[in-house]
Order: sequence, then structure tokens, then C-alpha cells
Amino acid sequence: MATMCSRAVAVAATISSPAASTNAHRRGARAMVSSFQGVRTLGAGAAIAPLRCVEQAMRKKVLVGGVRAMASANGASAPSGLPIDLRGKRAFIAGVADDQGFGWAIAKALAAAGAEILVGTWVPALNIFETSLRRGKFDESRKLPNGGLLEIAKVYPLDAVFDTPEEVPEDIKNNKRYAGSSAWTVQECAEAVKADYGTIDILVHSLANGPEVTKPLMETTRKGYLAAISASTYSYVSLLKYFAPVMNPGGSSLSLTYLASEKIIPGYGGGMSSAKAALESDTRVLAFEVGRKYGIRVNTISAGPLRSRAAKAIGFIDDMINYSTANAPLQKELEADDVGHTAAFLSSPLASAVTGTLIYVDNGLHAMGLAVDSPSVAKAAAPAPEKTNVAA
Ligand SMILES: NC(=O)c1ccc[n+]([C@@H]2O[C@H](COP(=O)([O-])OP(=O)(O)OC[C@H]3O[C@@H](n4cnc5c(N)ncnc54)[C@H](O)[C@@H]3O)[C@@H](O)[C@H]2O)c1
Repeated sequence: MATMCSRAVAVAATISSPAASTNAHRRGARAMVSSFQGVRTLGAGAAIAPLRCVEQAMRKKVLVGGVRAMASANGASAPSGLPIDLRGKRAFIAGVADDQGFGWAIAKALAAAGAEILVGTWVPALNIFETSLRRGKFDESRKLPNGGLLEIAKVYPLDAVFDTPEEVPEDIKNNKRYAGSSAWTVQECAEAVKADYGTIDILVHSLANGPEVTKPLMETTRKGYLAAISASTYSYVSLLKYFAPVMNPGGSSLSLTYLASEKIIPGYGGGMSSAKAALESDTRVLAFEVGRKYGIRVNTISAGPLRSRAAKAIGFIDDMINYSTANAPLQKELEADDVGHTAAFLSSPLASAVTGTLIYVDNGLHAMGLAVDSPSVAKAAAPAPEKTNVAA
């Protein structure tokens, strides 16, 4: 009976519609149940009980994915939902140097969906990252929902500020933080990935750097401004330029952006707001160019505040998190996994028609036009949260 009921619940989901009348629902339910009688697992005479279940489910407005319902109706052995399935896909994630940032969470989500993971790590951070990985420092946060561990097939040295070896200046070549690493320009990194693995399917840009980020725009030097754009924006153009030819058609690429591109966020300076605005504009243009030439999708995720290493360097990340919790529609702290899960969806065939798009993963903060915790705002403007709306 439990099985019949759960199948019936699935069927109810396919035929339930808020606009339809109860009678129409009942007619739909009967039609579905009579088609169910052909399904061997139910057998003759089982129609009455499923019908009751279907109608119960409709009354309770149970929602179940349509594909799951179809699988049941087709007699598949176990309804499997609508999975994000990245088995057989390979991802290169640029910008992973610890387990605190979005890049790590994206790597985990893609791995959980079955993808093979390669990462590109900024050369000055490479040694400590590899040592920490080797010594098991990240073992706790490597755990995946299925009980396995995130496996990184290979860590590539990368400095996304340099496209080709010819461009690397002497002072960087001789810098001791770069000693011991080679082939870390974007072009060489893409060539190394191609030599090792042939192709990739997913490219993630999860990196940014603004040397003068703590300075207001008016006090930012030309050098600092251009450095922010170079590391945080052109680096994505460069990655796509060199990696797109290594990507399989139907592949997906994404970057991470921030609300400061479109709204004033005092403190996010040094040209970083401009760099994010450029990144968002480039997302659209690149979606066209790379979509037409290689059949690859290009999207960006506008993430809410997260206490990553890069964000801590800006200096006011705790204030931004508190502000979001006080003012966003959803009053909970953003988890890096929230972004990881959206990245997994965007990278999957489920998003095969999504390109040139910015998706907010910020508990809805972007949609607010009023700081409801402002002392100048009457309490009535900010409805008290229901218990169910309190942070999980
Ligand atoms: N943390 C936030 O609140 C927040 C919010 C919105 C968007 N973002 C964006 O998310 C992305 C990831 O940042 P994060 O906050 O997870 O921090 P993070 O510190 O985990 O990631 C930044 C990474 O960039 C790498 N990097 C810097 N310069 C590089 C270079 N020249 N070449 C290669 N790698 C380089 C760093 O080593 C680091 O691994 C960035 O684009 C950031 O702007 C962050």
C-alpha cells in the first residue's frame, strides 16, 4: 500500500494544477489510475486504493518532480527524481587554494554529481595548498554527501594574470614564490590539461584579486584599478580563450560575481566593483561568442557574502554577513554549498538552455531596496519572522 501510495503521489503531481477544479482533478486522477492498471506492479483490482491516494495527495498539494512521476508511470523500478548527473564529465576549477571559498564548494558539488575534478591554484598559494591536502588538513571538509571524499585528480599551478610565457616579467620569473613551479600561464595551463586529459566539459572561474580593494575608488591608482580588472575580469576572458578549444561541445563555463557591480557597496573598492561590472557584461558577450563558436554556455553567479580568505582580506565581511541576515528576504547565513549546488545545476544538462545569465545566490538580498534594520525605518516595515523562516 505504501508503494502504491507513493506511486499515486507521483502521479498526482503530474496531473495537479492549482487552477483546475476538483472534478477535473478527479477525472485526471481516474484517467491516470486506469492507465496505471497496465503497470504490472499494481495488478488488477488495485485501482481503488491508488485513486484514494491520488486524491489525498492532491488535497495535500504534494509536489513531486514530473520526471519522477513519468518514471513510475513507465514502470521504472525505482523513481530517481531529477538528478544532476555529471558522471563522465571533467571540470577545471580555477581559484581553489583552501577549503573556505566558493571554488572548493563548487568542486565538492561537481564531484558529488559525479564529475572528475581538476583545479588551478594560484602559484604563490600552491605549496601550502598541496601540503595541506597531502597532510589531511582538509579531510573533514572533503566529505561528500554520499560518504565519499572529494578527490582532486590533479592540481595545476596557475597565475591567471599572465596569458603566455612571453608576457611574464623578470621580477616574477625570479620571485621565490614562483620558484619550483612551471607552465603556470593560462595558455600553458590549458595545454597541460589537454596533454593530460584531452578535454574538459566544465570550466569554473572562482578567482579575484584587487590589490587596492580597501581604498575608495577615488583614491585608487590607475595601476591598482587595472590590476583588479586584469586579475578578476580579463583572467576569465583569457581562461575561456585558451580552454574553450579544449572543451567538449555542450560544455559549461561559469564565474562568480558580486552585487557591488550594480549597487553601491562602500568599502568594496580598488576598482573591484568595476571589475565585477565588466565581468557581468563580458558574461553576455562571451556567451554569444563562445556559444556560437564552440557550443559552450557562459553564466555567472552573483553570490552573497561568505567568510572566505579573499573576503576576509577586504576587512568587513562580518558586517556584510550580519547586514544580509538582518535585511535579506531569507534570514540565514549563506553557505558556500548554496553556490556549489547552483554551480552544479548550471554545469549540468538540466541547464542546457541557460546561457548569458546572471543568477543570484544571495538569500534574495539583491532584491531589497530598503534596509529594514535601519534606525530610520519604522518597525512595521520589517515583518517579524515566522518560526519557519528562522535560520535553519
Ligand atoms: N566571499 C564573498 O563574499 C564573495 C561574494 C561574491 C563573489 N565572490 C567571488 O567569488 C570568487 C571566489 O572568491 P572567494 O570569496 O571564494 O575567495 P577565495 O579566497 O576562496 O578565492 C579566491 C581565489 O583566487 C585566487 N587567485 C587570486 N589571484 C589569482 C591569480 N592571479 N591567478 C590564479 N588564482 C588567483 C586565490 O589564490 C584564491 O584561491 C571571486 O571571484 C570573488 O570575487 C566572493
